[in-house]
This record gives sequence, C-alpha cells and structure tokens, in this order.
Amino acid sequence: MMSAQGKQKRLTTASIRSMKGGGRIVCLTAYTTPIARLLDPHCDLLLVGDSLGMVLYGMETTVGVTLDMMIAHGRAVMRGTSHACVIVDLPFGSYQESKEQAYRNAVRILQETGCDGVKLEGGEEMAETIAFLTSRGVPVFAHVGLMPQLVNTAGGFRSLGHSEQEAAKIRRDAAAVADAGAFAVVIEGTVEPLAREITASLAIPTVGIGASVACDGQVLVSDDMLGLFSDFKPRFVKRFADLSPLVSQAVEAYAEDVRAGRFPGAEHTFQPRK
Ligand SMILES: Nc1nc(=O)c2c([nH]1)NC[C@@H]1CN(c3ccc(C(=O)N[C@@H](CCC(=O)O)C(=O)O)cc3)CN21
Ligand SMILES: CC(C)C(=O)C(=O)O
Ligand SMILES: [Mg+2]
Repeated sequence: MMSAQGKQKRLTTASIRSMKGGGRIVCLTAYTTPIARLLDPHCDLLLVGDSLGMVLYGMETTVGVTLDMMIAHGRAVMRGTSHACVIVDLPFGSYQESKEQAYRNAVRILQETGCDGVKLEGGEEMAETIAFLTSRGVPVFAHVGLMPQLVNTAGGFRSLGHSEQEAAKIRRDAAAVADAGAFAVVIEGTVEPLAREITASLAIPTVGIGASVACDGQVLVSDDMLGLFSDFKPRFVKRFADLSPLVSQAVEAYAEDVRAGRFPGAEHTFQPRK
C-alpha cells in the first residue's frame, strides 16, 4: 500500500508497540549514513545511541555526549534510511532537570532530525517526564536496568537484578515507564528470570541488551556485533563478524603498495585527453 505521500512509509512507534506478542523486534544502533543504509532493510528499529560517544569519539563513558552531537548523527541516520523506525537517545543532562527541559530538547531532536521518537534512561524517576512527553506528541522509548548515564553514581557498568532489592526496583521501573506511556522499553544488563517476568507483565514490548532471549526484541551496538569496537566486550555481545582484521589487512596492503610505488596504477591515473 502506498501512503498519501506516494512513497512507502517507514515503521512507526505505533507499529513497534503493536509487535508485542508478535514477531521479535530487531534493533541495532546506527550513527552514520553509510552504516544506516546497510542496516535499514534488516531492522525494525534503529537507535542513534549515545554509545556513539564511546564508539565513535573514544570517550570513556556516555556522560560527555551533547545534544548537538545526537542531532548531527540523527540527521545522518535519517538520510540513510527509509524502512526502519529511527529513535534518537536524549543525552545525559538534556532531560533530567525537568519535564519542560526534556520536552524542549526532545522537540529539538524531532524537528531537527525528522526521527520517530526519543529514548531516555530512567524508571520511576522519569515516569512524570515520560507522561508529559507522550501526552504532548513525543513518542518515548524507555530504558531501565543498567543505565550507562548513571555510571558515576552506580560505580561502573555492572549488570543488575542479582539481589531481590535490585530486582524489585527494576520491576517497579519497568511498570512505571509502561504506565507513563512509553511505546517500548529497553532492558539492559539484567538477569534472565527478571527480564522474563517483566516481559510477561508489560503490555509494551521489551527490547533486551544483556537481558536474555525472554525479551520481545534485541538490540546491540552495531560496532560490537560487527567486530569493529574492541575497547571492551561485555558478556552479552556476540560477534556476528570480525571486521577489524579486514580493515587492518586492507590498510597494510595500501601502505605497502604506496611505499613500493605499485599504487596508483595506470587505471587510477588521469592522462591528458588527445
Ligand atoms: N560499544 C558499546 N557497547 C555497549 O553495549 C555500550 C556502549 N558501547 N556504551 C554505552 C553502554 C555501556 N555498556 C556497557 C559497558 C561495559 C559493560 C561491561 O563491561 N560488562 C561486563 C561486566 C558486567 C558485570 O560484571 O556485571 C560484562 O562482562 O558484561 C557492560 C555494558 C553498554 N553500552
Ligand atoms: C545500547 C543501547 C540500548 C543504547 O542506549 C545506546 O547505544 O546508547
Ligand atoms: Mg544509550
């Protein structure tokens, strides 16, 4: 079916929400146009994650990522996609101060990138903000469990839900963001029984990263699953490819050819027209 605009429309946050209880949701991160083009046909959801600070910019955490960085990469991903629903992370400091601050910055992201919605980290503490945004036209993808933007108060990136106290908090967080109107929720770094229980109890889809196969969908950082990022490898990462050695080999061959005068060859060289 053609839409009113005469072109195939991309998946919406409403269609992602309706995948609860249907097929599993396929999600990956994307930060740039060329990679987004490669991922788009295969994914339901593409996330412009603030992990880009660590993956693309060499930061040690996501705390230094700015709204302007997220908007620039959101625009790049939108240019490379036509099928997947695209969500952009609100970075640290751009939404925690008040629901008004969250709304203002979420609207900047929607208006300046053309993406479908925003993601923000937080459970009970963010429920009011999520209700404020969703009731005013901003679709929200929530994120509970391991919340990387809390690294400085959490004391590192550690999986959660091992104690009954931790599990109870994550259970309350997931229920709160669903009640507040989130269209889906990321569960990160959480033990399987808890992820299974939350997935069964919520009316919205759960998208897991390090949260077991019990979730309604999965997300990974693309550079992790492609073997392009190796500063660390969490237990939940599966390398579906090992591209780093391919890049090294290609660059080594280029360097050898340049140093030996084998590149550029005649076929890469312009000659005056006769
Ligand atoms: N490239 C990349 N991949 C990610 O998954 C990711 C980012 N960057 N940046 C933002 C956050 C940070 N994340 C992280 C970072 C490190 C661990 C980690 O080292 N986990 C260890 C210890 C877990 C534990 O002991 O509880 C692991 O073995 O999984 C986990 C998630 C997930 N996100
Ligand atoms: C890993 C996902 C869930 C994320 O928040 C990110 O990439 O920033
Ligand atoms: Mg993130």
